Amino acid sequence: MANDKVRNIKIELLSDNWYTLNKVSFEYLNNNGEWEKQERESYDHGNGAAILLYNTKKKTVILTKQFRMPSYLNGNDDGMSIEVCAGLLDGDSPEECAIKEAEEESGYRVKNIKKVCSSYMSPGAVTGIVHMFIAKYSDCMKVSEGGGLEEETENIEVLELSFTDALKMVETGEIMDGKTIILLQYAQIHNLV
Ligand SMILES: Nc1nc2c(ncn2[C@@H]2O[C@H](COP(=O)(O)OP(=O)(O)O[C@H]3O[C@H](CO)[C@@H](O)[C@H](O)[C@@H]3O)[C@@H](O)[C@H]2O)c(=O)[nH]1
Ligand SMILES: [Mg+2]
Repeated sequence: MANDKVRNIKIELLSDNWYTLNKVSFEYLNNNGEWEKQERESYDHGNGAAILLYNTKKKTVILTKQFRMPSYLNGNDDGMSIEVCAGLLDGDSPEECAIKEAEEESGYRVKNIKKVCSSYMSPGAVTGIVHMFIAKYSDCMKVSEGGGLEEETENIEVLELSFTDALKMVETGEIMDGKTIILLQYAQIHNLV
């Protein structure tokens, strides 16, 4: 960390029940040249990886559908969220994680994956970076039913959607997950599907 406009950073743990919520107190050199005291809460649930699987012949993509409590608390009527395969790194590299999550959640074992970008998805409140990837899939790469890990009670439904329908669902608001929108639009911009 190197920023000569920030000093006296103090971190107080508010919760480590599952992931970590900290209260960070610090001084910031404002635009008037004065050091002002600030406080920000910062939620750390680690970095993650996300991957869009696409098929150029069938013109389809593989997405998942799962219940997301925080979205349910904020206007998502049934709490169900349509997303690309994704998960937290848990000590793996972003590439390893993307490949692992693709198989656990969708049942497809992909090999050649391509990095798209990395993104802070909510940098004012959440520390995590999501590393984003794409990979081609075909029917012969299916090795299981997917659905996520039983012990993590993920209850994931696997969707194979036409690419056109998936893009429409971004417009209608049926898809509202940021990483999913970024990857679908990346595929659209680059005419991948
Ligand atoms: N008991 C408990 N379990 C939790 C909690 N939070 C997460 N879990 C468990 O941890 C699992 C994490 O699954 P992953 O597949 O690794 O992550 P994800 O939830 O799909 O994705 C997360 O990371 C993505 C990339 O950073 C994010 O985009 C996504 O919103 C989410 O935070 C969840 O399925 C759930 O079982 C919690 O507060 N309590
Ligand atoms: Mg997941």
